[in-house]
Amino acid sequence: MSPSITIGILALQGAFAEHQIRLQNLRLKRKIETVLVKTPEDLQRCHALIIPGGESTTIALLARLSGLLEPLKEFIRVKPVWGTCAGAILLAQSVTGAKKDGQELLGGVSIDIARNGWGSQVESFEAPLDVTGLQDPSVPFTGIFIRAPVVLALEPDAPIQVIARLAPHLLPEPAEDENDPRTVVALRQGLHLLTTFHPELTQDDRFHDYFARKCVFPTVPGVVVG
Ligand SMILES: NC(=O)CC[C@H](N)C(=O)O
Repeated sequence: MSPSITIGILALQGAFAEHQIRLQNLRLKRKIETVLVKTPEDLQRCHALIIPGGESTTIALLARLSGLLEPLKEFIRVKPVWGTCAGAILLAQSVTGAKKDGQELLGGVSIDIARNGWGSQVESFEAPLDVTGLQDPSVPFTGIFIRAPVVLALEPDAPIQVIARLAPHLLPEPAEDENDPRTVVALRQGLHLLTTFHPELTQDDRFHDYFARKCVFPTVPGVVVG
């Protein structure tokens, strides 16, 4: 049997425990171990990483204080990483509207994003999403959006695959064009996955299954893909 795969969850602040539960629920042909990452030594054990939702400024500050900022940037250059909500902000290459020196980013995904882009009157909402590549694609995935970021632009030449969009009329300022970047709520770029909502809060493991099978398994030799 091929050796197990270790998926880390950055556990400095936010919804890391829920991601761990979802990963532990997966039934795949390859054994997955999970690590709550708090130090550079924890990170070194991982084949892949999830950066959870929470408060992106706090996570970045705690990463700096834990000596994780540079190791995380290096990890993202070579290994699969999935950012959810605050984690998606940290994976973005730029944040519009951030105070100068107010937001440290890890980068890795070629998008511009806005924090809390739904406005304070829309703190959170749920929406059914059709997601390309999930198991049972005819069953919508319930996206839970909590003070979620909004994608403002995708770098034109970047190898980005949009895998889920919101209906244009659900945007705070409705879009006329269904390709408006603000409708993008889940995407892949190379090894990386980014979701502006919280799949770990839905009792549905399909996004974690997607990350493991499509982003992580192909990078670790000896894997039996289920
Ligand atoms: N649910 C979340 O992760 C919210 C993200 C938060 N608004 C931020 O800017 O970091």
